[in-house]
Amino acid sequence: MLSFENVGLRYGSGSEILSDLAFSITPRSFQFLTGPSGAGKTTLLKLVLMSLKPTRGRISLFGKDTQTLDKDSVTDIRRRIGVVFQDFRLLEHLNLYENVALPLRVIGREETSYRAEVLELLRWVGLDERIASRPSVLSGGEKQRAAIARALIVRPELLLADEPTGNLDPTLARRLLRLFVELHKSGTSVVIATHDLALMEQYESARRLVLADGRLHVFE
Ligand SMILES: Nc1ncnc2c1ncn2[C@@H]1O[C@H](COP(=O)(O)OP(=O)(O)OP(=O)(O)O)[C@@H](O)[C@H]1O
Repeated sequence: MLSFENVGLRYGSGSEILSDLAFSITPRSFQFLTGPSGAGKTTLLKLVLMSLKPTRGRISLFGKDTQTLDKDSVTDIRRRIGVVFQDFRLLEHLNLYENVALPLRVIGREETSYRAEVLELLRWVGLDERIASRPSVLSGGEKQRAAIARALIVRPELLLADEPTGNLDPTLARRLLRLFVELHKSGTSVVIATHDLALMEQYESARRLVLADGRLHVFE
């Protein structure tokens, strides 16, 4: 569903941050993307999301070469990907229910057709008591779970999460990992960018994509 062939990326006229990346992500797979701070994890996720273009090489998503996509196809492909950003990106003027429902509103779904789905997902991430709260009154962990629910509401085929357990206590981090594993078992491919070693140790059989010095090493 995703493949990189000899991908390189530099910002402006600087040196290459990522060099000769070559890897694939298959349907129903689970992987950690790891490496030291500044290694390029977020940059790699941005390449997948097509918010950055590779300086060289080829990226294919769902069988399409991302370089040749028109605007509508980019939008269609992005809809198949759920993203949990490091800074959550919840909208402050909307309550939790409205934040999670937003991606469905954007694609023109009627509220009656999705209300139950949104409530069910909020229950799944343990936020059913907070549906009327605004993001500003939530804890970091609650915001993180809300961001996950919003990423999942469109039933993505691929979920990308950037440091989803950053700033969480170990118990909550474990709980979140269980949510991701459950999601993976239900058929979604999951990529979790993290440098949380303790988190990765909880799921030792997961594939690891390790970025170091601009190169990617894959451990199956
Ligand atoms: N817009 C940008 N312009 C120039 N350099 C950038 C830009 N964004 C990131 N970088 C540089 O690219 C490198 C990789 O950054 P990136 O954020 O992808 O790393 P990361 O592995 O996600 O780090 P962290 O774990 O700290 O979030 C860093 O050296 C960073 O300073």
